[in-house]
Amino acid sequence: MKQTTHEVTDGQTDKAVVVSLVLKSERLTEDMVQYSLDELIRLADSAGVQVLHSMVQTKDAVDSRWFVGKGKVEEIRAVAETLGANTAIFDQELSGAQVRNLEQALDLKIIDRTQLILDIFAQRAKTREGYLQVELAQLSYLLPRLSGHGVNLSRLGGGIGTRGPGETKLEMDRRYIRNRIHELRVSLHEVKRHRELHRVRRKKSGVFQVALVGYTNAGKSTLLNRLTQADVYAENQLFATLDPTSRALQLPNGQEVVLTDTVGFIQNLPHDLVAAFRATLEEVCEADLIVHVVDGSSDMQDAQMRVVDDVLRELGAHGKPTIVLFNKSDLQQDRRELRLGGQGEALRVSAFSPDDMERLKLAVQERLMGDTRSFVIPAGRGDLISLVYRVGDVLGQEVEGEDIRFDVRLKHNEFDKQGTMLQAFIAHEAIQQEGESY
Ligand SMILES: Nc1nc2c(ncn2[C@@H]2O[C@H](COP(=O)(O)OP(=O)(O)OP(=O)(O)O)[C@@H](O)[C@H]2O)c(=O)[nH]1
Ligand SMILES: [Mg+2]
Repeated sequence: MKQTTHEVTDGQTDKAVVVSLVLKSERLTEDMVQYSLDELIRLADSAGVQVLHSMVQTKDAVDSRWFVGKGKVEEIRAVAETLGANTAIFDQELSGAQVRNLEQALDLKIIDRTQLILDIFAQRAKTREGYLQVELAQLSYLLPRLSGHGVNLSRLGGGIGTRGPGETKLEMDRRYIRNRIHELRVSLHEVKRHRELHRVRRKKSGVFQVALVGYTNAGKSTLLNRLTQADVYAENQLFATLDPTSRALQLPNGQEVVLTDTVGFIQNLPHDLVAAFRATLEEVCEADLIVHVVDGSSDMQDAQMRVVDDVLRELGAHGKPTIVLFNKSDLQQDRRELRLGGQGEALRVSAFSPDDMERLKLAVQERLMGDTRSFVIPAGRGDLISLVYRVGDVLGQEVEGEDIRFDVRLKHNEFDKQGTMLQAFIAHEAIQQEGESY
């Protein structure tokens, strides 16, 4: 059992002991265990909880009653008492029964990783959609944990659950929660429909959508602020941003695109939570370009990138045009070669460097608009030539015998509709010509 006591400062905040259970079967390296624990401490800090002490226990199996096993519970109690902690935070999800047993045995507020994240989200929510999503996630978390006695709705506020509501009260709570979940889903559906209308309108306007996605604390909001002079909350906290924010970004060629900042991702994000935030993240699926922001100074960047890729895949946004942005280059000591999985290009930047921000804008511009193509069209085909002007900006044209060659920078939205038609025409002509020459 590994123990670390953390520096203590005085204050009115909750004081916690954090506990992580490592199962031998998981075959986690010491680094991975430490990383997860460090992340939990940062989450606690972001939630305004002060961590006094952390403990890691390795075991063969989870104790169904006590999670960590009765002997360890005694140790936690002793440590908490000595240091004056009022909360115990567990790095893994606990069952309702485990929470109740631990609460009774320790006389501490018992919180698990999911609840901690939910708590941060609840503190950060600012929009109606944000509130709805957080409440839905909280209730979805709570419902399967309501059983027997010991837990009631007052737990939602994070307070210690009052003990022993009778079965009738429990049934009422359950029914209330189910109804409320239903209401929330309906409301969110409405919000989503609204968003879709908005999106369709934006699509029609032909403005490119660029989404900043990435692991929490990678620097997404800082980038949005630096690129667009926005004033979004960017802090050295996990989940500083909850609600997506969009701003106009002017590219070097003068064209404006919409840049959206999104909620950060984290490992072991509970499924219910991802589901609750699906509406928000659907913006990402609609983007013309994804900028995947990576904290390039983190030792865990590979694991963090995998988490982001997994969530994107789950959302159906994987495989979209992507720029991978290794941020915080000012902090990076080793200049490793950029390793890239899958599609996309990579860029190493510091959000604090104006030069780097210009490079980034250029990269975005090139990625969105740099798609130029040549079309060779018979001079007599006015219908096709007018199509050429519809699918993009004609950068140049040259007469080649009876044909004209057009170099066109494609407008993506238009190209979907008209360009395929144009290509089909040209392919058709080419086949015919080939046929004639035989
Ligand atoms: N040194 C350095 N710090 C950076 C850079 N970019 C961002 N940061 C810092 O990293 C921390 C997190 O930045 P945010 O912009 O809040 O990160 P985020 O990705 O929006 O995080 P969430 O909203 O929590 O998902 C802040 O303390 C920033 O000042 C950078 O290029 N270099
Ligand atoms: Mg942010």
